[in-house]
Amino acid sequence: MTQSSKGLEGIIAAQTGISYIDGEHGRLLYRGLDINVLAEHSTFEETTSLLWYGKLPNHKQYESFRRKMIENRLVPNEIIALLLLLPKKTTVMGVLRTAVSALAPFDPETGDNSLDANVNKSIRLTAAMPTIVAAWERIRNGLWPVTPSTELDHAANFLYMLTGKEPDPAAARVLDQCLILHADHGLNASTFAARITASTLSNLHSAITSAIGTLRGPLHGGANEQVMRMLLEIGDVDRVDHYMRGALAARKKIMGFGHRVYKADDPRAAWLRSLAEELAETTGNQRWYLMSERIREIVQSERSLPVNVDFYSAPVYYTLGIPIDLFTPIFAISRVAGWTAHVYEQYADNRLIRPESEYVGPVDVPYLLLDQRP
Ligand SMILES: CC(=O)SCCNC(=O)CCNC(=O)[C@H](O)C(C)(C)COP(=O)(O)OP(=O)(O)OC[C@H]1O[C@@H](n2cnc3c(N)ncnc32)[C@H](O)[C@@H]1OP(=O)(O)O
Ligand SMILES: O=C([O-])CC(=O)C(=O)O
Repeated sequence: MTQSSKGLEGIIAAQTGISYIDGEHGRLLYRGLDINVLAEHSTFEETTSLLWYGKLPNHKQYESFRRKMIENRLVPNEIIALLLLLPKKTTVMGVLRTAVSALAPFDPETGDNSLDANVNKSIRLTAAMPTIVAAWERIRNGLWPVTPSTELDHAANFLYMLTGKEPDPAAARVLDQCLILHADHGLNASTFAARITASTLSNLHSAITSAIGTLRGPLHGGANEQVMRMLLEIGDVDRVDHYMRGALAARKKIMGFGHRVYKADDPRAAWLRSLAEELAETTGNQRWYLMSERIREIVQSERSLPVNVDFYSAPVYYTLGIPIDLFTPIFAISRVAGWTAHVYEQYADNRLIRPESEYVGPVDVPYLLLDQRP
């Protein structure tokens, strides 16, 4: 009866009006708008508003949305107390998953699954996630969390909360563009996880908790951290050729390459590449950008694999001075915009997501009593 497809490749499991991916030509649109235009002109706040409400906000709507995000940056003291209790070795994605889950009962509209309540919850969650990540970064370094700014934009405020110093506007704009570029991407694994959870009519916080756990893996959002670890392991541009030829000969997976949907290069990677190049020039630290360039040349001449979003985000974040294990949490801080939009879409036309499995195990196995077993 039903078609079986490992990894659900080629299966259409939902209809969406949120993002459109043309994998053959390397195009990505959010609500019909080209990602290149958004990366150039938009902000993360505006893009989030676009994803949730379906169209770009006018001036008044934009200001009101931005203010609401700012007003919801603080997290309850109990969440900071929870972070203080976690073992310092907890992964940052683990901290984020735990804190997002723990936020549910503190939400003033917990238990209300209406669209209005869910949009309010999404604003609170999207505003709070950078605060959680930055607070953890401070706590694990023996520092007290920085109170969020009541003026700075979302990206700038995140950098401010990491260090307590107002960031360079150019660095904040680079991060803002990264957040725009990561905000949504069709039915990727973490979004699918969020939609599966929502399809049981579970709540928004549960769906986002599922998504964070799914994003973390190295085949998905966790790849950006692995790319940076590979760059550090190689160490210098003149060691790239030897390392890559060995890795390709050993048929190792090269993080930041390959994609289920893109056959051409990921359009987000082109942006991230130019941001990496720009940062290399402005900081005078060319090493990570030049190494990335050489890796891409080798991988693409030896294997025709597209470069994906996780590849150049690694040198960008590293050159911005961001600790490596915050790279995937930054992805989550952005992708929550898309996850929540997909949760609304799922609730609006819900049917339980329940594919089938093909049983390949034994049948009618006799039950042996404990003392009869070999
Ligand atoms: C935000 C994101 O999630 S973007 C993706 C981030 N993940 C990564 O960068 C991890 C590295 N990439 C990969 O593991 C894969 O390309 C995935 C998981 C992204 C896509 O996986 P799939 O669509 O299942 O493709 P699959 O893994 O079957 O690869 C197909 C072929 O290309 C090869 N291939 C795919 N990606 C890579 C890679 N990064 N390095 C080396 N070979 C690769 C596979 O080995 C396989 O070769 P084979 O047919 O000879 O066995
Ligand atoms: O779409 C995917 O499978 C992975 C991806 O690029 C993303 O989530 O941004």
